[in-house]
Amino acid sequence: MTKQELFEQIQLKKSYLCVGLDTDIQKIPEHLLAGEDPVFEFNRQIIDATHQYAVAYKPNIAFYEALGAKGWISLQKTLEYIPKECFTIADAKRGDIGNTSGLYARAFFDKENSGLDFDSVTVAPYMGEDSVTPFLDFPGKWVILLALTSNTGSKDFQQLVLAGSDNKEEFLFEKVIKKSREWADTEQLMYVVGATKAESLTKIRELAPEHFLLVPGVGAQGGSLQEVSEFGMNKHCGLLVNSSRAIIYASNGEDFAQKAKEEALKVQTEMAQYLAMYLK
Ligand SMILES: O=C(O)c1cc(=O)[nH]c(=O)n1[C@@H]1O[C@H](COP(=O)(O)O)[C@@H](O)[C@H]1O
Repeated sequence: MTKQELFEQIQLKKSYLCVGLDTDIQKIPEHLLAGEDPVFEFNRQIIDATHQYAVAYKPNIAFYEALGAKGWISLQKTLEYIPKECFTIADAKRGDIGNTSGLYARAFFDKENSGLDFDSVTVAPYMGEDSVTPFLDFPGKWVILLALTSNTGSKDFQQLVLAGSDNKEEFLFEKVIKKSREWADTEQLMYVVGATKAESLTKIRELAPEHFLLVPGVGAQGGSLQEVSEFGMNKHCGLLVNSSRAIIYASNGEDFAQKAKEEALKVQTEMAQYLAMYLK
């Protein structure tokens, strides 16, 4: 999916919501557990209930890998079920020496061999350029590079202060953005910025004015959708805001899909207001 196509979906649905499919077998409503594939059945009902209000879905791969071979089957069925107009993110946080990254890229992008055809994958920048570029060899596919993450541990490395090339101090995450901008254009590269770090968005927009940002951390982690939208939105919206637990586990009863729908609608309604206010 191109940047323009993604923006068109955002305008059409008045939403930049990404629903996180962090589907934990231990949290799935009990009445689904007797079925043949409870993880897929849960996702199917969540997707049916929320796709009017969401422009993207992000299965977090850990939740599927943890179930072994049957988890990968649930993942594949889920990916195939997501409506084609929705942007799909394999949240796998991969990255390794070049040839290994190439195999990770094939795992998520090369449908003929792996069965999976995601639009994008999250990648950790720690190993540098040659660990990231193999994902960019797939035309039309996106890398979503971790920049400033939502967790407290982001201070351990990402917020270390470096002496910048022009003798100005900069955070490591700023260096990551500056350097990686050279590897791909805004049609193939997005950055992860945690919603809990909204105060850094103005600075990040100076470094990456045109890029889309994947922003997890609203809902269960308490980030402010209003602040993210005010400081992060650009003229193509430029934001995909993820919420996982607050939507998919809004109820753990038989009404789970209905409750997920209500939560997604709430977020979308707020987003429609912010699009009217902050789209520049
Ligand atoms: O890359 C991510 O998606 C991610 C980056 C980050 O900085 N923080 C973060 O929470 N995430 C992911 O976003 C999702 C957040 O889930 P909730 O807190 O339940 O909305 C999880 O799948 C996390 O792995």
